Amino acid sequence: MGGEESTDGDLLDAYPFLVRTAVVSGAGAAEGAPFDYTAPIPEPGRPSGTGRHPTAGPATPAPYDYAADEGAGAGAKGSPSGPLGWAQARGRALRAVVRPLPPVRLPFADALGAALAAPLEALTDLPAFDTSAMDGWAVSGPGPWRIGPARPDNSDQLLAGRGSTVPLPDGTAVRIATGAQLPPGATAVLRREDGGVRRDRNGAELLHDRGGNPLEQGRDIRPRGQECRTGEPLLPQGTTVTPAVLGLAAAAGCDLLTVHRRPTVELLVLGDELLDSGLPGAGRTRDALSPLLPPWLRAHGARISAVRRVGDDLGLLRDALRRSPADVVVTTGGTAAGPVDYLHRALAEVGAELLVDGVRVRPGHPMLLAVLPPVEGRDGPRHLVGLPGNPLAAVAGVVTLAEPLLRALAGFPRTATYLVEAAVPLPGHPTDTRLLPVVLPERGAVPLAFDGPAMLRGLALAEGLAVVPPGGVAAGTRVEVLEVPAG
Ligand SMILES: Nc1nc2c(c(=O)[nH]1)N[C@H]1C(S)=C(S)[C@@H](COP(=O)(O)OP(=O)(O)OC[C@H]3O[C@@H](n4cnc5c(N)ncnc54)[C@H](O)[C@@H]3O)O[C@H]1N2
Ligand code: MOO
Repeated sequence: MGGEESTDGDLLDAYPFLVRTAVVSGAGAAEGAPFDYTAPIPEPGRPSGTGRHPTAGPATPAPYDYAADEGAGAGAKGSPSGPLGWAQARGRALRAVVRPLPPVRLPFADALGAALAAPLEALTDLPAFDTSAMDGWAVSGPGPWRIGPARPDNSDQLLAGRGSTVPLPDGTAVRIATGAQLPPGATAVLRREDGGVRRDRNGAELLHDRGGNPLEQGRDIRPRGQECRTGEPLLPQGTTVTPAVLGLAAAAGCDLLTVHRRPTVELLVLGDELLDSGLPGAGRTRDALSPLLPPWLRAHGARISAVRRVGDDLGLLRDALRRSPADVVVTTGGTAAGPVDYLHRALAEVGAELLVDGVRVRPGHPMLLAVLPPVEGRDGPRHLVGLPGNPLAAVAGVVTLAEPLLRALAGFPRTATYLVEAAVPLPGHPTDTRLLPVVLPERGAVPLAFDGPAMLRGLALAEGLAVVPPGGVAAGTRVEVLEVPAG
């Protein structure tokens, strides 16, 4: 993230309206008008630090401690006493999971993206045999070396994939390819470009070392077990199975991987006004969340079992919640108190237990987390994450509640925290945490415009979401930045 030579500077210079104009002065305020959660509207032209935007705030915010103050702000079962703080809500989502989902043994393609449920152990020494690291000759003892006579097992040329148990006598050499198993008695490999072959007067081939340095014992040999020994742990439990992990597991002799089962997620997209394709208009809005959420949730370990649109109907929603076989049901919309916002009622009617009912975060404050009652024929708890309908607010719900919950179920370690300096003052909400789409050029986090709860334009360009504590922070303050998945 950030740090390296990037094009962000050029991009922001070319399109200044992309930068949040309340923070970075410049032209384009109209197009880039920032979403302002707070009353006094900033007055243009006033120097910074005079009330134009909040610059106060701790010099370095304390890292969020998700384990902190559990219990505060929550009441009895099914009735959290009010919105939780942002870090507290994340902690609640994390601890909603008692243990990760059970281990399964899966072939490589199915294990990709899951977390190892046990350390990955080598089933072999690696390399499994002494191997030539170069094309050339395997030699025995000091040179020059005689090539031949013919070897009894026809191993006059040792190619990769072919071993030989015929020892190489002292003072002799045999051609060898990179990756081939060395014959017993070989003491080094002479590279092809360093070898000169001449015939002696009896017609026998003699190999000379024309390389600059003396050929010391072991040169260009990869000894058996150089990388690992049989039974050695290669990767700890909890490691994400990446393409590189698949390669290592294959090299180490594995055919199946022991990983935590990934949580299944059923995504229920609520809203009669939503369109699946074509142009919005006449009161209809394109559904932006069906394309956005599945890959985002997958990046945190989810397996999307279904994406379904549910009309604004209490009965339909209640039945969908009752029956879903998924480990986690994610809903979008219907969290607020509008005339067709049925989520709370549906949850009450199915007997769900609310763990989080509102979070002091902007956008996204009506987000919620609940435990759904068991479904017949299915073991294990079911959870529900209720995301607000406004798209950026829904993303705030993902990073606050869905991500810790899914990662805990999938057996991943906690999300890594990045602390990045604010390049400019980052505006905050007076009392709530604020999640702000930012780019991360070398100079630090720069907030993007078009950051309103119903907008995705800032997020689509963002390299992260800055976690801005209440009141905002001054330039130079280090803030936590959450990753925005790339794919
Ligand atoms: N009286 C109040 N009204 C609202 C409050 C409040 O505190 N008091 N909070 C506002 C905030 S903040 C949010 S966020 C929303 C949350 O609303 P819901 O979760 O009930 O969502 P909906 O009402 O269903 O939709 C809100 C908005 O988002 C659009 N939407 C919904 N789904 C999608 C989708 N898949 N793709 C694109 N856009 C979507 C929907 O059309 C609405 O425009 O409530 C505020 N109101
Ligand atoms: O907080 Mo709402 O969740 O701003 O869009």
